[in-house]
Order: sequence, then structure tokens, then C-alpha cells
Amino acid sequence: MDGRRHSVDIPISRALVALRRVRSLRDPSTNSLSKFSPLVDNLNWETNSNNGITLGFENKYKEGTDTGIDVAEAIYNSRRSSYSHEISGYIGDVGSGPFRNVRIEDSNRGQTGEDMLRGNKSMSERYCSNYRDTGLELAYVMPSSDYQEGAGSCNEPNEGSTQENKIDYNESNRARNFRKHPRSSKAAAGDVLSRVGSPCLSMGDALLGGSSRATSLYENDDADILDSGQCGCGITRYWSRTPRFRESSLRFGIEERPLLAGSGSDALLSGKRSCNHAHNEVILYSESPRSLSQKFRPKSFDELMGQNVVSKSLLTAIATGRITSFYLFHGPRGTGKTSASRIFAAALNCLSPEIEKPCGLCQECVSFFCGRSRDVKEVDALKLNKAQRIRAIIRNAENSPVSSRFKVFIVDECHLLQEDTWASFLNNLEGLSRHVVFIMITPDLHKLPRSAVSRSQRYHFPNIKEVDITRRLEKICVAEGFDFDQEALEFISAKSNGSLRDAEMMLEQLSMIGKKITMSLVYELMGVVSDDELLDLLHLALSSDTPETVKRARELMRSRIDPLQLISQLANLIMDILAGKCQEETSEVKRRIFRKYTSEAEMQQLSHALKILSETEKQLRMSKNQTTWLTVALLQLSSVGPSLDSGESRLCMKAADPKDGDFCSTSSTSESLKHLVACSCDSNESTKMAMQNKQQTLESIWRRAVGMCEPSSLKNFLQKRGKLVSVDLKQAGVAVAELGFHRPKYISKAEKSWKVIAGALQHVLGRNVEIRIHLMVSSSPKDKTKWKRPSFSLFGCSRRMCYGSKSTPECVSEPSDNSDFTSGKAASRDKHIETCSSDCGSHVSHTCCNGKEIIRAIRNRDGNALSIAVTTPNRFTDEMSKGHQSKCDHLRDGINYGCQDLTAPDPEKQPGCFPRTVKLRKSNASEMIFLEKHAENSLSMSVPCTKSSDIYFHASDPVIVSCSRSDISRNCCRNDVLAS
Ligand SMILES: Nc1ncnc2c1ncn2[C@@H]1O[C@H](COP(=O)(O)OP(=O)(O)OP(=O)(O)O)[C@@H](O)[C@H]1O
Ligand SMILES: [Zn+2]
Repeated sequence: MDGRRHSVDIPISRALVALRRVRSLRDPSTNSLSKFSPLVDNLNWETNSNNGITLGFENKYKEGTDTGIDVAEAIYNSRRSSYSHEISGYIGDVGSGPFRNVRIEDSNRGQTGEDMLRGNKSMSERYCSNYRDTGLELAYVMPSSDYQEGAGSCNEPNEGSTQENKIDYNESNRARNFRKHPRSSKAAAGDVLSRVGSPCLSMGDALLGGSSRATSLYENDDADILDSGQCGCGITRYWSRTPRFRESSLRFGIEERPLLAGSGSDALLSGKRSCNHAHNEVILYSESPRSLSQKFRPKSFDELMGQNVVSKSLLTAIATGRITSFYLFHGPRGTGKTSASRIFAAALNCLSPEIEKPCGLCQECVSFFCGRSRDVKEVDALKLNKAQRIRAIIRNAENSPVSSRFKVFIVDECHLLQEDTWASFLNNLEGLSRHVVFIMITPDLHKLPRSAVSRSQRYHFPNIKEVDITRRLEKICVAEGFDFDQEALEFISAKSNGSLRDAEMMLEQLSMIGKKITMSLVYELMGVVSDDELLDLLHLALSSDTPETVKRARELMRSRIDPLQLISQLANLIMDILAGKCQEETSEVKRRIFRKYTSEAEMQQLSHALKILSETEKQLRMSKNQTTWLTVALLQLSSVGPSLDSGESRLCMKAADPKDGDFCSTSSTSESLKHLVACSCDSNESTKMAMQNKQQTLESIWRRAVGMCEPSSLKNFLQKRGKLVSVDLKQAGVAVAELGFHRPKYISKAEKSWKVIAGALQHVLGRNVEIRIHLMVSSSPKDKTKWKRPSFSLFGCSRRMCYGSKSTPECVSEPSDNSDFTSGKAASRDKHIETCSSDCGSHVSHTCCNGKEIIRAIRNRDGNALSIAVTTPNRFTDEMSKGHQSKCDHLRDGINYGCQDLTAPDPEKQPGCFPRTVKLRKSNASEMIFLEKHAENSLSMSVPCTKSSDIYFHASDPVIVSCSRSDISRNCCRNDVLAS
């Protein structure tokens, strides 16, 4: 022996060998095994986080026996008989208590067996005197309540709280730590960790009213290997957050002390009932609740707010004895599923003859709520995923309950169970004995296998009504002594989306900020705008009061309001108005709003505003300059009213001084915006001067954009043949630029280089750009000044480029194909398709409407027909946000959809008219593509929701089609660009 303390990790196998050796201990007097075998038979194996192993003795060795000595002797003797490990033990005061702990540690240092046998010394003496200095391996430790808590004083052994006898193989660190810092060595000692989520603790918490100490009898989570035969149902090893039973606490006759003197939240909230107040010595593990929601977790069905149907149904099941083996609780988060599962578990085993269960008074209830029930287990879904574990659980479920009627297994977040686990579980479900109940909990029912769902008793936990949440918050405020405004609580309820936990957490936060929970505090904390301010802003925005709108928006933004939050609030407000959702509890302010907007025209205006806001919201998520874009969106709200919703409503761009070229290449969004003022092009403003200005502005933009295009052949081509007809700012965050060319072949060329053009325009305008290319009619193509807006377009296409995407003018300076821009040679349709296939992935927009975007519009060979490729994958949003390519493979497959009907006259209309709606024939899909007639020679197209495949179709005959963005809803189609 080198005199040094030397502890090492002992692998489980070694520990088992050690156990065998303990088993082989012989009675020193008789040299027989019999004396120790019962003791060893009651060992519990426990591991802790440090991979130490604890051998815990079951509580069979009661008063009067001298087992502690025996154990110590045994160990001592065993050591003498060539035990390679050194033993250090904590042994309870054998004279005063029946329980003791024996710790065996791997150490090379000898002696101390004798010390261990000096069992009458108090733990404190041993602990403090021997261990501190000498690193004595063997000592008596009186496991007092303090020891259990790790907060103990050495000098006050508490015999009453001695829990169990233990032989613990631990690594040296923990052993040392324990000696030096008993408080911090809880884990090492296999003691209780935080159990705030457990039924026991939460119960204790609530009962203790937060100020007093709660009882927790749980051991640490990490225990993974336990002798399954030793702990009641024998499956403790599989639990996470499983109460590890400490037998001794039963000694205090807790059952005489009601934990729940009755049911009902009032009593609980008042925190009056606490068995532990009067019996502080029993409180082994003090722990204050960490949050209000822990503290006020419901303990009876009465307290479960807003889930009356579930409560009633479960209670009836218990009363009538119709208990099945598999329950599934599902519903949104924070609605009481976990709480209900625990209440149900307690109620199942409650001994009270009353219908209202759990009573909280009977032995079973007391045991459960103190966390000592060995028949109710919460299982970690993830841990259950190991095949042998679920099998072991099922196997062990067959053992009879230790003391209760039912063995209840609660599996929270059961959607995390893997298929195999489900399969094992379901396969064995039929064979489960009648005393076994599984309660699975999930917020995502759709993630579970159908077979599981269909075989369960399902209980849905809906969102909790605002009134119920408010009521609960009131009670908590009263119980906690918070001063509050009723209005503030109502607002919190409204904002918590039916989750009581969210509401409670919000309340808790607020209670920490101010003395009184008021509306202004709520606004401040949440970064939301009050109804009054919101109304004001909406009103200003809708009434075209630009300076005031900008001013107010800035004010709000300055006061910490999150632009996204503001948008969402505005959208909610508008939706409420549109839905006429004026409920009784609606505030007076809201009622005023509802009264204000009643006419059909106003409703239409609001729905347009809603649309703009929804698009802006998407835009904001990607923008760094949210404040600016929000302001722009607000300014647009007024411009889309029903009276303005026509071709005329398009906004034109006006430069402060177009000749200055203020559409400068700074490309900074905000910079450019300074020079852009959106104005309605109503007839009043269409003065000659205004038109001139507009024309000059557009030319200026075009000049600059073209100047940025590469190669020079393209530049020359665009300068000569192209023209910027208009820039439309109507869509939030996106400028729609119309380009005009006077010959189809020019369109074809320009279209091939759309990315370069769009990139350049984007750079100049400082915002996302969607380009639409049209055929122009002019009296003299060479004389650009005489170009005028065509009465119709023969061809149109639409592309969009995202600002800040990779396709900046620089990076797309090379055209995407090798076409010669001046040759005028039209590419074949196949070529177009090919081009499209390679193109479409890279230019897709992040800001498309409802995830739909037409990405390709190509003339066919003769220049008169269209080939339009549409990308409408359902996965659009996800893919686009990741910048992935959209699926274009189908295009290569040559899925063509003939469109013979396009020019066919509508039989129901006058001969010669285009049909109002044309179905495009498609090869495989059931979706229909609708073409709507806009004008004599113009059709717009809209694609209803399609499958996650690309659609490619072409018109076989000369046809005038404006292809534009499309939405799921045909009503949303925005194809007004070409409407003449
Ligand atoms: N119906 C309810 N009645 C009373 N309190 C509730 C209710 N629902 C939630 N709470 C409060 O929210 C806390 C969390 O509830 P619980 O864990 O039961 O919700 P859950 O539905 O299981 O949530 P999750 O799905 O996130 O686990 C509780 O401690 C309680 O304070
Ligand atoms: Zn009971």
C-alpha cells in the first residue's frame, strides 16, 4: 500500500465481479454464506453519471438487526481475503438506525476496515475527522436528510432520514468531492437532482406554496442499469426522470398527512395544504419551484382548465372500470397533456371511494404525489428507442404492480419513438395484462404511425380558451400577490395562442419587471402595439396620408416595435375586421374599428391591404432593412383600394430629378428609395409634364441598367432594341419592370438574357425585380421616341430576380447560353426547354406569391406560340429558402401539354371570342390550368395548386398570353400587366 488514495473507474463487469465476491463472503464465525446471502440478494445496482455503481440494499434490514456491522464486516473480511479493492464505507449509525450506507471504493490504500467497524461513531465525526485529512477509505457516514440533500451539516446526523444501505463503487473524484463538498456531491452520492418536472416535486411545490421546501425522493436521471428484479416493477433502469424510491420515507407515516385536503384549484393556489410544513424533518430534498407553471401545475381534474371533456371522460372510464391499456393524449403545447396524464395515473390508483379522483388523501395518492409511487413511471421516449429497452419494459410490465392497482407508464413526446419501437409496443399491446396502462403524449398526432393512433384511446387537448386562461392567470396573481390590470391579463391570454403555459410564463416575466401588471408593461415586454396605435396607423395608411403614415411608423419603430410583429398585428386586425369577428369580449377600441369599416368598398380595400401585408411579411424575413420596407408597404396600402384597382393603379416611378440620374448605382435599397416616390397614376396626374418626367425617369433607369449589362453585344442590342416601358411598384418589395421590344425575335433574345437584365435593373432600383417582356407596337421601330404602349401584347413573359441573390449583374455578366444577340436567329423550342432546364433553378424568387411562380415563358420556333414552364412544387418554400433548385427535370422529359383550345371560340359567347376559360390538356395531372380572357387579344393565365412537379405546356397556335405569377387561388392572379 503506497499510502495514496487511488480510485479508479470500475467497469460494470468488475463491479459485478465485486458483487460476486460480496456474495461469496462468508460468515466469519461459521464460514458459511448464509449470513450474507439475504443481504446481497437485496442489493440494488445503480449507476450514476460517472459510471460509478452503487449497490443499494433494499430496506429489509430493519431495526434491531446489525446488518450494518455485518456488511462492514463482510466487506472487511472479504478484503482481507485478498479483495483487491479497498473499501471505504459509509455506514449508518448502527446503534440508532436500521439503514446504512456502505461504500466500496476502488483504492489501493489499505487499512480502515476496523474503522468501518467502529460503527457507533457518528457520521459527522467520521466524515469530518477522518476523511478530511487522511483520505481514510473506510468511514461511517450517517446518511442524514442533509446528506441526502447534499446540504447537510456534519454535526447533525438525522437518523430518521437514513435511506438505504449502499455499497458504492465510485470513481475517486466523486468520492473525494463528496468528502470535501458534501453539498456538491449529490450526484456522486447517487442523490437527488432537480426534479422539478416530476409529479412528486411539482406536487410538493404546489403544496408548499413555493416558499417552503418540497419533497423529492427521486434519484438522478442517469441511472441506467438497475437490477430489474429489485425495484418493484423492476424497470427503473429504463426511466428517465424516474423516481427512485427511498423506502425509509414511508416510515414517517405520511399517509396520515393529507397532501390534498380536497380538490380544486383554490385550495391549491392558496398553498395552504402542506404535509411537509409540519414535518420538516421528512423533507429530504428541498426545491423551490422554478417557475409559476411548475408551481401551479394542476393536481386534479378540477384544476385542469378548459379540458372538461377529457376530464369527464377519463373520470367516467375510471368510475366504470373501463380502462384500456393504451391512451393517447395529443394537442397543442401547454394545454395540460402531461398534467392530465399524471392526474389520470394518480386517479387510476386512488383508493378513495369517491368519484372525484385523485383524492390526494389516500395512501396511493400521497405516495404518488410525493414521487414515491413505484407503479407510475415516466419514460423518456428517446431512451425507449433502444430495442432491448422497449422489450424489457413490456416484459416488466407483466409483473404485478408493487402496491397499486395499475402500473402506469407515461411516455411524453411519443412522436420521438421510432418505428421499431412502435412495432414492438403494438405487437405486445394485446397481450398486456389488465393492470398495465400506457399513456402516450404528443403534440403531433400526425407523426405517429396510423396503426398506433387507431389502436389507442385518443384524447384531444384543444387550445385553452382565452377566458379560461384569464381566469387562471387571475387566480395565480391573487395567490402570488401580484397587482394587475384585468385588461393586461386578457391581453396576455389573447397572445398566448391557447397555451396556458405560455400565458403563465409571460405573466411570470411581467411580474419580474414591474410592480403592477399593466397594459403598457405588456406592450413593452412583447414589443407590440396597442390597439389604439394600431388603429391609428391603419387608418392613416389607408387614407393615403403619406407624411403622417411615415411619421407614425417611424415613431412606432423607434419604440422597440418589431416590424414583423407590427405587420402581423396589422394583418390580424384586418382579418378580424374582415371576418366581422366582433366578439363580446372584444375591446371598445376594436369595436370602434369594426364599426368604421363596414362598406363593401372598404372591405375590398382591406383585403387588398391584407395581401400586401402578407407579401411584405415574407419580404421582411429576408431583409435587413425591415423598417424601410414596412414603411413602403404601409404607403402602398392606400394605393390598392377598390377604386384604384385597375390597370391605372399601377404605380409609376418618379425620380426627384431624373436628369440627375438619381437612380444611381449605389444600389443601396434605402438610397434608391429616397429618389423614388410611389404615386398613383390617376388621370389627374397624367399631365403632360408628369408624363414627360416619367418617360425621362424610365429612360434614365434603362440607360443605367443597360450600361451594366455584359457582354457588349447584349448592351448594344438592348440599347438599340429595348425599352423600359414601366416600372411597377405595386407589389411590396418587388419592382415589376416591363420591357418592350418591337419584334418577337428580339424578345426571344432578350428573354435569354433576362437574368443579366434583371440583375442590372435590380442594381439600379435597389430592390427585387420581376421583368416582363412584351412585344411593342410602334409606328416606327427605329424611332424610339414614338414608341407607345401597345394596346395589347403579342407575347409576354415574366421573370423575377431576387435582390441579393447570386445573380447579381456581375455574376451573371455572361449570358446563360451562347446565343448571339445580334444574329436574330431564333432558337428551337427544344433549345428553349434545355435552357429553361438549366435556368430555372437559379433565378427562382424567394418572394413568390403562395409559393407559385412561373419561371419560364418561351416562344416556340415560329415565334407565335408559347412554351411556358411553371414551377409549382409544394416544397417550394422550403427549397427556395435553402436556395435549392426547383425541380426542372420534368422539362427535359418533354412533358408537353397541348393547348389547342386557346383560339377556339367560346361556344357560349359570341363567335370569335376567346373562351373565358380554357383548359389546357395535360398528360398526367388532374390539375387544370385556366386561361382567362383579359381583352380581345390578351389572356392571362393562372395555375391552380399543382403537384410537386413542373408543368410545361405550350400553346400551339398564335396566342396572346400574359404569363405572370400565379397563385393557388385563381382569384389572386395578377395578370393585369398586359390588360389594355
Ligand atoms: N389545462 C390546464 N390547466 C391548468 N394548467 C395548465 C393547463 N395546461 C397547461 N397548464 C399549465 O402549463 C404547464 C404545462 O402544462 P403541461 O406540461 O401539462 O402541458 P402539455 O400540454 O403537456 O405541454 P407539452 O406538450 O409542451 O408538454 C402546467 O404546469 C400548468 O401550469
Ligand atoms: Zn386518493
